Amino acid sequence: MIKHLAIIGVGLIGGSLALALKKAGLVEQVTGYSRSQAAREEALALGIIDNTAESLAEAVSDADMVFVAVPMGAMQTVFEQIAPHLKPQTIVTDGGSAKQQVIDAARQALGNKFDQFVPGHPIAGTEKSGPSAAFSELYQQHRVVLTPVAETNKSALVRVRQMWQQAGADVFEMEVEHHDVVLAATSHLPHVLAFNLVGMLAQREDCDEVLRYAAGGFRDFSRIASSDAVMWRDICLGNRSAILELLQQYRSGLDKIEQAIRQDDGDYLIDIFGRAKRARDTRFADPDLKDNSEV
Ligand SMILES: NC(=O)c1ccc[n+]([C@@H]2O[C@H](COP(=O)([O-])OP(=O)(O)OC[C@H]3O[C@@H](n4cnc5c(N)ncnc54)[C@H](O)[C@@H]3O)[C@@H](O)[C@H]2O)c1
Ligand SMILES: O=C(O)C(=O)C[C@]1(C(=O)O)C=C[C@@H](O)C=C1
Repeated sequence: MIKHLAIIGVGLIGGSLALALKKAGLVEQVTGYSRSQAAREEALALGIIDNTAESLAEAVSDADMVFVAVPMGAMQTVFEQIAPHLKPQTIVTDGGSAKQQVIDAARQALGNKFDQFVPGHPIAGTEKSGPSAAFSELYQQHRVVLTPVAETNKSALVRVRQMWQQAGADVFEMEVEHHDVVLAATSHLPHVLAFNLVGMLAQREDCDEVLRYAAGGFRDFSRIASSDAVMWRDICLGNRSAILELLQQYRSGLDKIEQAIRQDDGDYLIDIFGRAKRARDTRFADPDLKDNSEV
């Protein structure tokens, strides 16, 4: 049971955690703070939070647990501003999509309270954002990865693990660097590709005519290009080395496909496409992976 939870950034991720814990009856009071007053008021009106705070200091000063769910580029400022106002035992955790940058920011900003910080990442979401996008079932049967470091207080880690389990998630622990490499492959690179494709088509003069004939394939591939631009800018800049490495690999694969098409090399295409199909068909038949599909 959490007595007083503070959500900093009451959008999809922060709002959904608040709703899940409220629904399970596992939190007594939820205070919310977002930079925009409109978001704070909307979160209150939707019953996501019980009260709004007018400042970060006010939001955290009585909290037992603080969940920071703002775009990654805003995390350091938030940590700096909450640090002086945290009670000694207050646990701070986050939902940022890449972990090393957030950990570095927390280490610098939280100072001697850094041991009470538990880095986390719910591997669940949608392309929508803001309080109205939040829903209580978002984390049901989805993975949450915690990436504790040497300094992380063990009982804080246990409390954060329990909180996510109570929200319906399966909780795993991972090394920070491994997390950032893995998520660059399965989440960050696909978003970059979708943004690039949709952005490219949107620039065409005949864009409307082209999109008139788009069907399921395009819809599946492009859904995530509706995601928030600020959030994805911050992820790309915050996990730059892993993403750059993958972009290089991807570009080299694309070059080979281009060359095969140019040279009429159907065997190469069959080989590449067949291998990808077999991998996807077999891996997605794995119930473990199915559990992680979209709600
Ligand atoms: N959207 C996803 O699918 C997803 C999944 C997992 C993790 N995440 C991570 O969770 C975090 C939040 O993402 P989201 O999808 O909930 O975004 P969101 O846009 O729905 O919500 C973010 C909230 O933060 C507030 N905010 C922005 N800057 C702020 C600042 N400087 N100070 C205080 N509040 C500020 C906004 O007003 C908004 O209410 C990000 O770090 C993102 O990387 C997102
Ligand atoms: O399903 C989506 O729309 C998402 O973008 C969710 C998604 C992803 O799977 O890539 C996005 C960012 C995260 O940090 C975790 C999950």
